[in-house]
Amino acid sequence: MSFNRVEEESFSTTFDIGSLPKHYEFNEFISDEDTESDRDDLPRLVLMGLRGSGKTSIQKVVFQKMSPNETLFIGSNNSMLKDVVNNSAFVNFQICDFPGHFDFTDSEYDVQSILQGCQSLVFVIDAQDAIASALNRLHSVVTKAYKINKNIKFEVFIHKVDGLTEDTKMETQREIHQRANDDLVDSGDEQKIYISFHLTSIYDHSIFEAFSRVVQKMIPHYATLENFLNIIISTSGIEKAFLYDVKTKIYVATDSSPVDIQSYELCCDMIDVVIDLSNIYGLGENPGLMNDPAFDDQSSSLIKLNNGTILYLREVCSFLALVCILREDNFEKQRIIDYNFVILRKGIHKLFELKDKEKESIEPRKPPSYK
Ligand SMILES: Nc1nc2c(ncn2[C@@H]2O[C@H](COP(=O)(O)OP(=O)(O)OP(=O)(O)O)[C@@H](O)[C@H]2O)c(=O)[nH]1
Repeated sequence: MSFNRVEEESFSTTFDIGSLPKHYEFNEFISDEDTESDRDDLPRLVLMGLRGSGKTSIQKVVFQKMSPNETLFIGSNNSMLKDVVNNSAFVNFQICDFPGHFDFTDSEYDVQSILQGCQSLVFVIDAQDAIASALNRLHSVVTKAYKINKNIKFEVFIHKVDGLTEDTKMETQREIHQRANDDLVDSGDEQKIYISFHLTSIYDHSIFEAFSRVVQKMIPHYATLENFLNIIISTSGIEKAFLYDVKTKIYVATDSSPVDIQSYELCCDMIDVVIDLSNIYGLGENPGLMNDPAFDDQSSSLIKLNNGTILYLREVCSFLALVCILREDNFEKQRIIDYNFVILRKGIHKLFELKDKEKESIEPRKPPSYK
């Protein structure tokens, strides 16, 4: 696959901008009627933390579009909540939200089998509360989980940082990082267990940014996606490119340059604008027939900022959008960017096919269940 620069004058190809086939976008095998065991085959993400740390709120805000203020009325969980996030071939996993009082010895939960299929364990610490007991629980959780499954990726969300000043945020992160690592050193696990830390709040974009990084680690072909984006930015004069899951605003991939949270927020806001405007002006004759009619193969958008920067959005498939940030001067040859985008889209298409083939070689394809 190539992303060669094509001179505008010689460019005359008709673009093929149709949407990807449906089954590349949805997981056709998971429907409301599918059994518990079908869902249990999905990669698993586990949420743990003390009572009231914010686990359920995070899940509801990121994956169920609950507004942050509504989480005040959620109430405490007394049992494990399971949910399936099934937006696209890339954002496709099961979430297990353990109640705060959960204990590894609790026979109510089959912890062994849940953690064996777990790819990522997110431990939530309430940064506005005393952190000592949370750190004790974190240490006990990661060491026990590591004994069950050595491939789990451990992530700590230092949560509710909206209530802290910038200085306190950094200080809290440093202290939690230091003490968690000291505990691992004391138990002799520091060489084996690696924990990543993220500052989060449901009241801003930080929770989406943190979840993006968690989800990216669960995508088997992430390096290829990142490489695709590196190529398109270098051949199209783009400064930053994000591949977004439109529904959750998680970016499933970005190029390898560092992510600046303000750019991420701008691109998230752009998606909101596109969906809102499409909902008003862009619905077809039969609104409501598709899952999200506001975003389809006709969706694209261009926003010029007053500092000479352009935000450019293109649909990749029903649930994925490419959002690019570039200088206005570099947008003069828009056709080259569009051409390179079509090539990128084909590359992503091929990646979906590859993912399907890999899945089939591991297990025979089950027929989709229809009503
Ligand atoms: N200020 C602030 N409050 C938050 C944030 N996230 C969650 N909360 C609040 O924290 C409280 C507890 O949130 P829950 O989601 O119920 O906590 P939980 O960890 O699921 O609690 P258990 O079900 O008891 O284990 C709620 O009142 C939320 O509104 C945040 O980022 N900032």
